[in-house]
Amino acid sequence: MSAQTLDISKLGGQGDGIAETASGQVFVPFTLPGDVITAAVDKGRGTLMAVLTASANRVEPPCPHFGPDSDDAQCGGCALQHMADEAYRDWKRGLVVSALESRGIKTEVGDLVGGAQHSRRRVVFAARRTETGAVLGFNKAQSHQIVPVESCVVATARINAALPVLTRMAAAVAIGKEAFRLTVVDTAAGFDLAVDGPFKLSETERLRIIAVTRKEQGIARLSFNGELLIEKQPPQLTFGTVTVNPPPGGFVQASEAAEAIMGDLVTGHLKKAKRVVDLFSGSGTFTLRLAANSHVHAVESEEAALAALDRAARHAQGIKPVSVERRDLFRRPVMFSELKTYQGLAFDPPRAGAEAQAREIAKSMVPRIAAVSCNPVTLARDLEILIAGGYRITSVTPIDQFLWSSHVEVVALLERSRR
Ligand SMILES: C[S@@+](CC[C@H](N)C(=O)[O-])C[C@H]1O[C@@H](n2cnc3c(N)ncnc32)[C@H](O)[C@@H]1O
Repeated sequence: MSAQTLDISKLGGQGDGIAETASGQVFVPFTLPGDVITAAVDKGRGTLMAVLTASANRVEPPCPHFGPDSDDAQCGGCALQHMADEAYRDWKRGLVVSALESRGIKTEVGDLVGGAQHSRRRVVFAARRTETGAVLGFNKAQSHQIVPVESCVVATARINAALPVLTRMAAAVAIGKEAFRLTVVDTAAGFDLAVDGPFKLSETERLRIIAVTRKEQGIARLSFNGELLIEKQPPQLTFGTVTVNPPPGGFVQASEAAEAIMGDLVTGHLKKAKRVVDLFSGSGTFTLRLAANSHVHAVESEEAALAALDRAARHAQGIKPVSVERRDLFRRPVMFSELKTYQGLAFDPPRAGAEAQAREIAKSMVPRIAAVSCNPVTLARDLEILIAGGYRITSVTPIDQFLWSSHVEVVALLERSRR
């Protein structure tokens, strides 16, 4: 470990400042291009000690838990609160531009849209039992230490107001010494809580946790390592005009506002299609919006998500028919010959992307494609495959679903230009 004076010249993909030195690059969290700093350096990583000259883009972070100057230990939930908004938005858009360029894709990339404070409705907290109850917060950057938070500028106001309740719930479920995750989804019917941890529940513990949950206000459901413990109200999400009761621990887009932007882009692009196929559909975020205009076939590997989607579609009024199919799209992508009957296709895979599926789409004649992704690197790979098959990108929109983190959501729209 040595103290060094460093000039930060750029930001890395995780949002750390980078200094070029004679012995290689040094990554320093909480710094910005234009900063001159001192840092304690060890094996290419630096801990910020002092900012000697501040970057013109350095601003006061809005959250008291952020950054190395915080009185509390620093929360690792956000990486870039100390950056002026315009520079931050340019940097995030740049992540998408460089991912596309690395695949030789030259196309216009729109401005970053969305990203308001207090818009995050799905939050994954870290928690651990303490002598007096539980600590609920986020891991310190690069550490297992949990930093307790009294407020979070990213999470919805309802989640902020419920932090005391959520901390009590964390204490109720913390049966071992180990840390665990508490995922909170803020739904119209109350909070959907999912605990993931290295514990096994005894029958007595199960009954005690259920009794505690019954007494707490605002909690719709609690599941424990995938097992439903109690459902006081079915949690509710609305996709377009249709209300869905998502399964415990099922995938939910992190921000409702970002989801609405994605939904508008996808439905706007595919609205003239009589028949649409929605691949990696989850419980119907896009399917149920698309069904306002089109017959939709939804394909997904999670049975519970599909069952929720199917139930919602059957009870919905005023939408076109929806069919569902359980299928592992990595091992058994929908073949190009099966895509003949569709005029529109949406796909929204997990971070690994949809390489095998993209190869089949590339051979198809589906006129319009909407590609949604939370990982620009795998999206760029999949788009390269579609372009080689004769598709043309008509727009790329980066969306700030994960405010002040290094993650970015993208919607790319394509049309078939040749065969
Ligand atoms: C990013 S989520 C998108 C879900 C949905 N489109 C939404 O917006 O809520 C990815 C979805 O892909 C599903 N999935 C993951 N691996 C899969 C696979 N091999 N085959 C089919 N679906 C898969 C997950 O269950 C999840 O629902």
